[in-house]
Amino acid sequence: MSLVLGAIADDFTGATDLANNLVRSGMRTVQILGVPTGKPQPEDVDAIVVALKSRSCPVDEAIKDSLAALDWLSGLGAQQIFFKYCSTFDSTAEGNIGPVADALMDALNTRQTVMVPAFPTTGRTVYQGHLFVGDRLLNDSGMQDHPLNPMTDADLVRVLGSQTPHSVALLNRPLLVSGAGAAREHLLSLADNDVRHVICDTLDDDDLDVLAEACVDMPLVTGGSGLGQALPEQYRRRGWLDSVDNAARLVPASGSPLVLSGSCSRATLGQVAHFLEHYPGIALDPLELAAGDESLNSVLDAVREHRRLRPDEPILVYASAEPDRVKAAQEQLGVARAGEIVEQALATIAVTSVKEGVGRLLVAGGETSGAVVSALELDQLRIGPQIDAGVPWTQARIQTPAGERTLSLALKSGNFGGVDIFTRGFTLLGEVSV
Ligand SMILES: Nc1ncnc2c1ncn2[C@@H]1O[C@H](COP(=O)(O)OP(=O)(O)OP(=O)(O)O)[C@@H](O)[C@H]1O
Ligand SMILES: O=C(O)[C@@H](O)C(=O)CO
Repeated sequence: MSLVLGAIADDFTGATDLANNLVRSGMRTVQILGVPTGKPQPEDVDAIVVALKSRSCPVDEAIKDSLAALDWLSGLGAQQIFFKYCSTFDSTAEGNIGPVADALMDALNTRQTVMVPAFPTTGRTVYQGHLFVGDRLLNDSGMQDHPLNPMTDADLVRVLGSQTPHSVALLNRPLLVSGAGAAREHLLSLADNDVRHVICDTLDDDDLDVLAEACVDMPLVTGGSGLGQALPEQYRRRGWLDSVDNAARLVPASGSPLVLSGSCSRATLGQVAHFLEHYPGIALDPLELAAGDESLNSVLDAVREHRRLRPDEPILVYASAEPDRVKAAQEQLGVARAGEIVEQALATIAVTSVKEGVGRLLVAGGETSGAVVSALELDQLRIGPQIDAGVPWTQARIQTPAGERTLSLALKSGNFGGVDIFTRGFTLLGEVSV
């Protein structure tokens, strides 16, 4: 069968999250890392997720990269395109969600798309257009302190309205409970009134199923990975997709375990604290890193020493810090430079450590993962078994001076994962049968 779904994700962990849900719903899925022009076409896949780093970059760059990805996916015959952004609608006043969605719609010559950020399994729901994380509104969930894109408004119709010149409206829960037919009719009547973007309420998985049925024929859908969990069933009903037994495939790598964290989310801070109760960790200080190479070199030495003494025991290197410490670093270095310095340091530690024998790597944070994966020059990831909702182990091929080998890699979104994910992830990998 030809490619069913082509997805464009605005960050690396988000791409993995979507790929994970597609695999769990029976689609053989590959994640392509970066703008795909010139990259080899994966074989035997139902879905391809292109992971971009377009969430926090300038709008023009986000549009250019997204259109290049669209071009490539359309060339492979993708029947539907999915623009994946964060389940917490991470974006700045300029975008990039609105502008990228508009550019993709223009290129696909379509007049309407849905916006379905919700991922109920992880507590992200939308009611009357307002995004909740668990029982808190988005702007009271910790996301208001995000280092790069603080989210200070939970009203998504208003948030998106400031990112696009086109009309934005709501498909609300009372309509969803009337079923896919009613939802589709509402979408059509909105389209007739030139409403381009429709924010969709979603409280649970049943709502996702209704939405998937209502939008399966749209050339473009947008949202979080929740919608990705529901769409494959619709593709099967249309006869676009065969049933496969086990879409997750992975050969676990050997080599030492390492955790790198650049995420400062509440969930990650809890996971860092939990890890440090069991295993050693090294904290990165952006100000020391900015002062010269000495601090990075001493971290690399400490990681080497740990691996020499306890090659099978994980160690954590983290810049993750409470909001006041992040703010202090940002005031001295600037927001973008503080972020870049940390990302570059973690990327260098990843490259050096993998070259020297790390084979199992868990990275926390979307931007951080983007920096690490780019520095490792990885092309594609095969999606394997899930550790926690939204976080699968993946398998990559890497080139080292000693030849090609396998790397087991997990990319964890800032807010995802149980408190023990940094330790349990490696236990689970040890149990995967080849
Ligand atoms: N101590 C720190 N001071 C300043 N900036 C930091 C610090 N620690 C991390 N950062 C930066 O904060 C940003 C965190 O973004 P990242 O996307 O990696 O995590 P996240 O937003 O929690 O994850 P996700 O996007 O998956 O939700 C990165 O650019 C990182 O370099
Ligand atoms: O949707 C989510 O929450 C994640 O996949 C993500 O995009 C975090 O960066």
